[in-house]
Amino acid sequence: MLFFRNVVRTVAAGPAFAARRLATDAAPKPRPSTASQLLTVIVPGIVAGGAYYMYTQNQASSALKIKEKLDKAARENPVPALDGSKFLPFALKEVQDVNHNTKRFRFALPSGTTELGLPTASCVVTKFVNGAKPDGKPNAVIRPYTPVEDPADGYTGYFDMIIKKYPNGPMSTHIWSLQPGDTLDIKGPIQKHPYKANEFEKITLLAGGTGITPMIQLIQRVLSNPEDKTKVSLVFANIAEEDILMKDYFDSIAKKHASQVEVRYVLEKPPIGWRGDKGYINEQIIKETAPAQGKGKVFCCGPNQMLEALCGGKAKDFSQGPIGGTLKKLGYTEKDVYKF
Ligand SMILES: Cc1cc2nc3c(=O)[nH]c(=O)nc-3n(C[C@H](O)[C@H](O)[C@H](O)COP(=O)(O)OP(=O)(O)OC[C@H]3O[C@@H](n4cnc5c(N)ncnc54)[C@H](O)[C@@H]3O)c2cc1C
Repeated sequence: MLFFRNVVRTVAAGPAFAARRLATDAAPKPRPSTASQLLTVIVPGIVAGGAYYMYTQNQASSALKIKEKLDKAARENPVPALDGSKFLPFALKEVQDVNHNTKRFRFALPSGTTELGLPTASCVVTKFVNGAKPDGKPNAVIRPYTPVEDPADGYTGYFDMIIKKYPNGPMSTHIWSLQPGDTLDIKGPIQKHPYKANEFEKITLLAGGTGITPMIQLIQRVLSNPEDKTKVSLVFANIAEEDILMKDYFDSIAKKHASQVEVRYVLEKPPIGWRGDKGYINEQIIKETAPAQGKGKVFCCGPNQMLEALCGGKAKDFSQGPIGGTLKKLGYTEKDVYKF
């Protein structure tokens, strides 16, 4: 407001400056002072700046109103984009680097839909045809991924997938080759663990590498609901510091929600001076972060060797399988643990 008042005053003072200049015209030609020279530049600058400020304020407020309407419509009459019975093409909007081997792929929600339609926690499957099999039939490659959309953002018109590239991996290489405007066939959702606010006092998330993606879904679900008082401990294991995905995001939520969220990083090859945990997620770290038995749930997601060591692998049919590893040793049972 002060800025506006000054702009108004300066504009109102304009004719007075002009009058003074005319009055001095009659006298022997004085050199225009540096101040008046500056004013001829500054005043229009301030006026233009003020007008631009008001224009952008108006634009921002009408964009906010449109967003509020879309949020309301999405809340009251959600139209999911996903179809569990068939693959649908989703157009890639943009791609952002996350780190040296991982990118964030932003896909547009088709018009007429208000959300992806992904209950927490769940994943989707993607499909593409990678040439032909020896028998001449199409070689369809299908892989699961965990889309990320923060419920706190309301309607955005997009959803993200965070994808690590494996040099010899057909699906990750295919997705990395997509350009904005290209489409990817996606089907889902495949419901994993249905999350309920305040079902547990505490949840502990043991993640390795891109196994972090379902944990992001869970964390965003908890933090988007002010009524949800569930405490969250995230233990995120990686090889080196540059492999830690979205570290800034996790650091910021740990700071902002210090009484609710704890984040620990574990590095197999820590840099000199690393102050986090070193090696693998171990018994001591689990003792310090996991909920007391019966008071919470431990979610695990990461490479198979990590699952084997921490909680026992999943069964051959991808069901949960028996509990094993460190969590079993510490007395946790099937009902205390969920393997993604
Ligand atoms: C529920 C779920 C959710 C997931 N969500 C995500 C996600 O959000 N983001 C993400 O990046 N990934 C995610 N993944 C992993 C993803 O599904 C793919 O496995 C991954 O992208 C690799 O696929 P690909 O086709 O590129 O490579 P793949 O063919 O699957 O191979 C990956 C790598 O493993 C090697 N490899 C393959 N088979 C073997 C073998 N038998 N022995 C030794 N090495 C082998 C390959 O050479 C390659 O380097 C998720 C997995 C699951 C189960």
